[in-house]
Amino acid sequence: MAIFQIEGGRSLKGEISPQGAKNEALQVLCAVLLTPQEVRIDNIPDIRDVNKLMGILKNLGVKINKIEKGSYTFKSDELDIDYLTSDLFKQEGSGLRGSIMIVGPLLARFGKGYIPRPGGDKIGRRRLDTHFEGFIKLGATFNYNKEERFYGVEAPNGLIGKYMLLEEASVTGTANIIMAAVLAKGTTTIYNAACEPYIQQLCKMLNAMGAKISGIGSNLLYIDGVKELYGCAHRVLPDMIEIGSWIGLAAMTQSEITIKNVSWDNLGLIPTTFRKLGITLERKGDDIYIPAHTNGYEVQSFIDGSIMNISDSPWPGFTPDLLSIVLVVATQARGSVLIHQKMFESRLFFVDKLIDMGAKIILCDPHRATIIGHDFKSTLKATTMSSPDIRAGVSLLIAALSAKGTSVIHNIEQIDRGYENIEERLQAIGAKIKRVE
Ligand SMILES: CC(=O)N[C@H]1[C@@H](OP(=O)(O)OP(=O)(O)OC[C@H]2O[C@@H](n3ccc(=O)[nH]c3=O)[C@H](O)[C@@H]2O)O[C@H](CO)[C@@H](O)[C@@H]1O
Ligand SMILES: C=C(OP(=O)(O)O)C(=O)O
Repeated sequence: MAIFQIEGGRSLKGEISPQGAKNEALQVLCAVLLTPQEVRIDNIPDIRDVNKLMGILKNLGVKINKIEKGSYTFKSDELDIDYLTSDLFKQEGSGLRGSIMIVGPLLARFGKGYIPRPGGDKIGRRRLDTHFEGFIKLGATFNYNKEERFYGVEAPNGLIGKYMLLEEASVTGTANIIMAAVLAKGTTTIYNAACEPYIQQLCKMLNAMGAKISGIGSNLLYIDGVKELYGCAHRVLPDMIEIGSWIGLAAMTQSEITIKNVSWDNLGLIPTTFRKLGITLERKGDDIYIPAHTNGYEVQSFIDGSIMNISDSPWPGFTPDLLSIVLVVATQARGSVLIHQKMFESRLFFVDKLIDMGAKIILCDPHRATIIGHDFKSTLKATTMSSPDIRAGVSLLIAALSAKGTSVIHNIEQIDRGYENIEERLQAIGAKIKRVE
C-alpha cells in the first residue's frame, strides 16, 4: 500500500490547473449508455473512481476509444447485459458510489438495471431510497436480495412519466431518475431535485443528445420523454471541490497561488465561504488569485457579533465535500468557527488526527466541531496518519504541508479516488511530497 511522505512548513508558489470534476464525470459517463451512437467526452479526470467506472462500462460492452489525455469516445451499440448478473460485476460494481448511476440509463433503454450495494466513502449512512422510489414511481418493479446486497429494477413494458416530490435532494438519485425519465413515455416532473452543477451539466448533455429537459439549475425539473437519444460532444467542468481544496492549501501554507480556469460562474458559495474565514481571493478573468497570507486570516463574525458557523446544504448551499477542508484551514485562522456537517454523521471523526497535531478543536458531537484558530502563533506538528476518506485525506495532506517536519499519510488510495496525479501537481508549485510504494 502506497504512502505519502510530506516535508511540511514550506510556502508554495505558482499556478495550478484543476482537473475535470469527479462527480460530473461519473454522471455523464453513465449517460453514454442511453444511446447506441457515439458520444465524445472531454476533460475526464484520470482518477481511480472514474477509471473503475470506465472498467465497468467496458465490461458491459461499451466501446471506449481514447483520443488524447482526458478525451474519449464511447459507443454503446452492442452491450452485454448478462454481465450485470455476473460475479465480476457484483465485485466491481460495489467499488464506488458512482456506479449506481448505470441503473437509470439501463432501465430506460433495456427495461432492466441491477447494482450491488455501491461503495464510496464511509462517511455515514448512504441510503439509496430516493433512487429506487423514483424508478418505482416511473413504473418499475423493485427487488432487493438482502443476502447478496444486490438491487434490481425491471420495467419490461417501458417507463411512464410521473410527478414526484423527492424526499431528499439526492445528487446521484436525481441524476439516476433523470436518466431513466428521458426515455419514458410522457412527462416526468421532479420536485426537490438536486441542482448541483454536476446535474446541470448532465441535463445539458442529455438535451444535446435529444432529450427535452427544462428547469435546469432549479429544483423543479420537467422531462418530456423522447423515443431515442443520439450522439453528442460534452466537456466536463473543472472540479469545484479540487478548486476549494487548493484555496485551502494556499491559505494554510501562506502561499501565493493562482488557480487557473475555474469556471467562476459555477462555484456558487465556495468563494464566499472561504472569504468568511478571512481568506482573500481575487477574480482575475476566469482564474482565482490567492495572495500569500503572511499576516494570517481573520474569521469574520455575523452582523450580531455571534460566532461564525459554516454548514453544508444541498446546492446552491455550501457543498458538504468542502467542509473538511474549511475545518482544517480554520485551525490556523484568527478567531473561532463552528463547523456543522449536517448531511453525513461520520465525516468529522478525522479531527482526532488534527488534535494529535496540536490543533485546538472540540468535537461537540458527530456533526459539529468548534475550531479555535492558532493564527500561526503555533504550527501543527508533523505526524503519521491514515486517510479515512477522500476529503479528510486531502485535509490531512494540507495539514501535513503546513506542519513543520516530516509527516506520513497511509491509505492514500482514498485521495487517488478523486485527485489526479496530486503529488506531481503539488511538486510543481514547490511542495515536498513523495509517493512511496
Ligand atoms: C458520486 C457523487 O456524486 N457523490 C456526491 C453525492 O453523493 P450522493 O448522491 O450519494 O449523496 P446524496 O445527495 O444522496 O446524499 C448525501 C447525504 O446527505 C443526506 N441528505 C441529502 C439531501 C438532503 O436534502 N438532505 C440530506 O440529509 C443524505 O441522507 C445523505 O446522507 O452528493 C453528496 C452530497 O452533496 C456528495 O457528498 C458526494 O460527493
Ligand atoms: C463523498 C465523496 O465521494 P463519493 O460520493 O464518491 O463517496 C466526495 O467526493 O467527497
